[in-house]
Amino acid sequence: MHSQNDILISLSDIYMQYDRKIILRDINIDIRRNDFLAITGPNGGGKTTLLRLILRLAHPTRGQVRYLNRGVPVKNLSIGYLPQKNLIDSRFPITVKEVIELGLLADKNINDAERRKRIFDTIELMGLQDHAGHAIGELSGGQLQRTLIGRALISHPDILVLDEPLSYLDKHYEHELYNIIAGLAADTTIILVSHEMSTIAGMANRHIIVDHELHECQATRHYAHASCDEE
Ligand SMILES: Nc1ncnc2c1ncn2[C@@H]1O[C@H](COP(=O)(O)OP(=O)(O)OP(=O)(O)O)[C@@H](O)[C@H]1O
Repeated sequence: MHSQNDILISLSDIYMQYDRKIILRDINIDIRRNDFLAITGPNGGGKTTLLRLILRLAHPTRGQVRYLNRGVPVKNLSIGYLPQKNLIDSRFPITVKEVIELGLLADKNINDAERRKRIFDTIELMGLQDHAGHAIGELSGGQLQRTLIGRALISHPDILVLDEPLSYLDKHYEHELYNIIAGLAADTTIILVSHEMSTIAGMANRHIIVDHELHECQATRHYAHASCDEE
């Protein structure tokens, strides 16, 4: 049985339009503690826009995004975010270690020893030991993606929002990432957008298609083909 107290993020009657174009309409969804939402859908369907609304990086044209803690509205939640498009200018002189550490910016209470341990552990987790001191401009697409995943994970957030996390990863790191995500899913709320759903769908408890509207699928058989239909 679900309790109202489990809801962390509540979207009600969301409409989003840019100029005259409606990108999302009539979106209503409650995201609960320890949910794993797997979101897919056609290009341009509004998945990234939905994530930006969930993160409050964009404001809906109409409707409300509420953050809750045990039924009480709160201003902030602990959220780690992997954006789809790498917004970091790769010419910017910053190292892998420094980018990963940026994920701790909001953690004011963490002491120096813990900070160093988190950075070390995250670099190791993402297999970036040989690149920690390298400027991000020297990285391959997959190494940069792993750096940005590390930045999203380092704060041990309650909620992890991942937009196309498999992009640029080779098969080896794709499997590593599945293992990492499966491990985190036990005590993290995960919201994950991907076009590649074959493995992810099996880990998720909620299967969502965003095609300007939000459809929650009850069966997963054809879900990977961006349709909730059983046949
Ligand atoms: N800031 C913006 N200004 C104007 N239009 C925008 C803006 N952001 C997104 N859009 C438009 O909204 C639509 C949905 O984009 P969005 O990136 O949310 O889709 P998506 O489902 O994530 O697509 P993809 O699968 O290709 O990543 C697109 O037509 C896009 O051009």
